[in-house]
Amino acid sequence: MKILVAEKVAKEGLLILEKDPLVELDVKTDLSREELLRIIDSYEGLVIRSATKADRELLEAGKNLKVVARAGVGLDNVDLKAASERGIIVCNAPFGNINSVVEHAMALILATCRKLVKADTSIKGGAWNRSIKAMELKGKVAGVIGLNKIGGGVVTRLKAFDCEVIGCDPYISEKRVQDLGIRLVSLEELIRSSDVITVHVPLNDETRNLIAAPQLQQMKDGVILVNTARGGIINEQDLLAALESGKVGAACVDVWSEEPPQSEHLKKLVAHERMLAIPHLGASSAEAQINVSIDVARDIVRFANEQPMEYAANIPRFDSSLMGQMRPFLRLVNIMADFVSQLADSNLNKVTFTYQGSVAEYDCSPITVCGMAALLNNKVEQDVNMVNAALIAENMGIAVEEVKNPAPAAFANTVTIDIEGPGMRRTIVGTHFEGQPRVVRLRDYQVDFAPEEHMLVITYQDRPGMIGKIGQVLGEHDINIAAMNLGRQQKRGEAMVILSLDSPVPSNVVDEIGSVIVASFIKYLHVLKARPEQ
Ligand SMILES: NC(=O)c1ccc[n+]([C@@H]2O[C@H](COP(=O)([O-])OP(=O)(O)OC[C@H]3O[C@@H](n4cnc5c(N)ncnc54)[C@H](O)[C@@H]3O)[C@@H](O)[C@H]2O)c1
Ligand SMILES: O=C(O)[C@H](O)COP(=O)(O)O
Repeated sequence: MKILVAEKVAKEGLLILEKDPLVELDVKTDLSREELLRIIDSYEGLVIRSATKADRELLEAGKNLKVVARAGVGLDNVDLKAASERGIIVCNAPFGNINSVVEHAMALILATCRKLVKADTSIKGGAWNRSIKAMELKGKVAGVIGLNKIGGGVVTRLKAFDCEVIGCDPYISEKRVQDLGIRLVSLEELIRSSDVITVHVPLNDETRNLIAAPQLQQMKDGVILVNTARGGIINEQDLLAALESGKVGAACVDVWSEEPPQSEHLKKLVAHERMLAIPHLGASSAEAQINVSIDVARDIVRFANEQPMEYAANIPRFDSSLMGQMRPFLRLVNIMADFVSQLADSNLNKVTFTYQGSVAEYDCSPITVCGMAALLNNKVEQDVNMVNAALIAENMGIAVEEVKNPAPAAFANTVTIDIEGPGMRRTIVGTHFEGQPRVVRLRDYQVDFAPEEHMLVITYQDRPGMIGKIGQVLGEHDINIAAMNLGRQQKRGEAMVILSLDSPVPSNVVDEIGSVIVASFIKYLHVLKARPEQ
């Protein structure tokens, strides 16, 4: 797998990639956009930080791209929708640089309160200015917007400075707020009451311009504003006006809507005397860079080795503590979907995944998506995987339903796939037996077989001698039967035989068997997913 590292990441991660025999690594960190667009189609993996725009244009140019890894938190420079449509997995390193940004935010809050940069510039300019007045945090109100990873860390540190910390986050749990031990307030109240405001939300349509002229107007006179989240959450033009009017006492910005800042108003904002301007350095600690580089490298190695990834952002995935327990169901549903989709010749209208038993107590959506990917792979030209399966099903107008019933049944856990099309319905039920996938019902027949790569499914009118005839035709063509399962509902009624074979069955042999036993249905299935795992 060819991987292009297009931005500077720590060598610790590169070493992990270099060591993996399946990975071929190219580190080219000085490419222009045009050069990147020109060469990207020869890579299956791309590693970036925040400077590279992995937008639709780049993802479309990357015809062979399978994974984009962002060595950091923010995914706002990656077009997730475009990636998902193309089946490209996007992963990031959501934890590795958190502590670095928390400490950075604290450093910037304190430096701004203490006017440290002004003091430093002044003494370096030859002055001895002891009239520079700082503001203490003690006894002040500090407002934190966004209370998860970075915001939560900042809250904990701020509390040590004896200020009243208030927070605003419409999506955080009560438990989290209790654990943080702060008062949760509305954005309006936070804006009106805080002496210092620090922003820790993602940039999206809801948070763009979260703080603009109307909010700035509501703030206390002389308020201190710090943004280490993303440029654009605080409207930069309005911030400049509020600094110029004196409404905002001081501001510190680490992240910009344009990086590096080029436009006139941004240059003015950077240059403002009460602005502490930083060139996006929140994650730039040695420790954070090692962490994120290792995190994305390990995920790429997992991907290359067909292991579930830890930090894929556009694949539904299990809680990591459940991975061991749930992984066998991924294999089971993969095999079942591969099997049953080959029994359906018409278009699909609806697919229902039913989970029975203790498996239904957990989030089964990754199993459903995995099953849909296996089903659709037998139906469409495009390569379908867990990233694009839901989108492709939606585009094809296939309704996907998930039903969960934790009540125990005959088997500890079963997965049922029902597929419906015009005048067609197929049902398969599977379970695990001693860790091995087994099919226990097909249509309305109780069966019991372990799916194999080469299989024949035949229905015919039950009468003596039929099995012998099937065996004879296969024998004449040197096709060995590995296992046989027979199902019927009544003597001399319709019977179903499922054969596992050691080799493929050519279509002329299928036709010959069909005519010898006057089969009402016969189909050879090549169940690729049932190949033994390497
Ligand atoms: N400066 C840097 O170098 C640097 C490094 C890493 C992350 N970041 C940025 O820091 C920010 C926070 O990162 P994180 O990892 O803590 O994110 P996170 O996803 O862990 O937390 C974000 C929090 O914001 C909350 N939120 C969302 N919309 C909100 C709204 N309208 N009002 C209030 N709260 C809202 C969410 O509920 C969540 O709790 C992101 O913008 C990220 O890109 C910057
Ligand atoms: O989202 C992040 O992780 C930070 O903004 C860091 O970005 P960087 O990797 O470009 O420093």
